Amino acid sequence: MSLLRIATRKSPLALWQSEHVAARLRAAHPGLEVALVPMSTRGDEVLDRSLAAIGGKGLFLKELELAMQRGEADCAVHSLKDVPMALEPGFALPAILERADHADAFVSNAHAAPAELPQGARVGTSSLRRHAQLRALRPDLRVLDLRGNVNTRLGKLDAGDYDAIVLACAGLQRLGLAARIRLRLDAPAWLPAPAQGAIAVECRDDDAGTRSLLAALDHRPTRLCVEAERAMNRALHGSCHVPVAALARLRGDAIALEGLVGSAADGELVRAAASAPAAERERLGAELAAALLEAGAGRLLAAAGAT
Ligand SMILES: NCc1[nH]cc(CCC(=O)O)c1CC(=O)O
Repeated sequence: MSLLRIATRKSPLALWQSEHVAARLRAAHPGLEVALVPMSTRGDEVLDRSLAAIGGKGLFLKELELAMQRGEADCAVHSLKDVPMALEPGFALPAILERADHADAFVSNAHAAPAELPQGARVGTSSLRRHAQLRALRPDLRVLDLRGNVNTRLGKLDAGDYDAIVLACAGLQRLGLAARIRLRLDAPAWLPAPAQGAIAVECRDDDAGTRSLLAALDHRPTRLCVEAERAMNRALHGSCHVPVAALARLRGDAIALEGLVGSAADGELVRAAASAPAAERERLGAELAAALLEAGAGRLLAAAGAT
């Protein structure tokens, strides 16, 4: 009997996602033993500081990648939206699992929707993308920084620090907190982060055995969509620090891709949409990025410090 070790962060969401992948692997490969290797990452240790200031979300991956390089783990589970557009050389993502809910969630104890918030209400998020879309909907809102894992964020809402917060539906649903969702913020009015709701499993490029075990979990329709979204983001020099949103949907053999770039400063949004055969998803993503730049996104990205 062989053993597969999954390096994982220790947040409740990361542990849920790693347990989920472990269960899927055991089901796909009877007789395979799967164990979690929980680790602290620098990204977790500095959650109270600006991630942009200390090197970005890649920090969440780094320690897990080092563990794989040292031979202490075989693979690592990530929320794909937190995975940098350019993967570290020597690593691969052989499994992208079927996407869960891609939408954002409006969560509030007193208010059912953004439109029902009082003038000047305090809304918590630390995402520039959510900030820009909130300001576009309601320029009067006061958007305040909100960090920490999902339970910490809900705790701050419940403590009265905010009138409402916005976070991912998928994270809430995975933690059994779907009842907290007052409204799904969804396309076409509201777009998620590229690859939001999709879980990816990373391993060493040269580890053929692990790659083939992981490949059994790959969901082709999800992969086609998130690759289009990430191609758009990559062409915009996207990272998590720029207000970029994208959503691709498969319609038969074609992908319909919607994208936007926003300004957290004034809520200006630039939008574009296009379709292409799924086989041309990389080109579709690049072309949508070009269309967004053509429509004025470059100025918004430069203002957000992306270039
Ligand atoms: N930014 C952190 C993060 N990374 C992935 C998720 C949710 C799960 C997912 O999108 O797959 C979250 C929480 C959130 O944005 O509210």
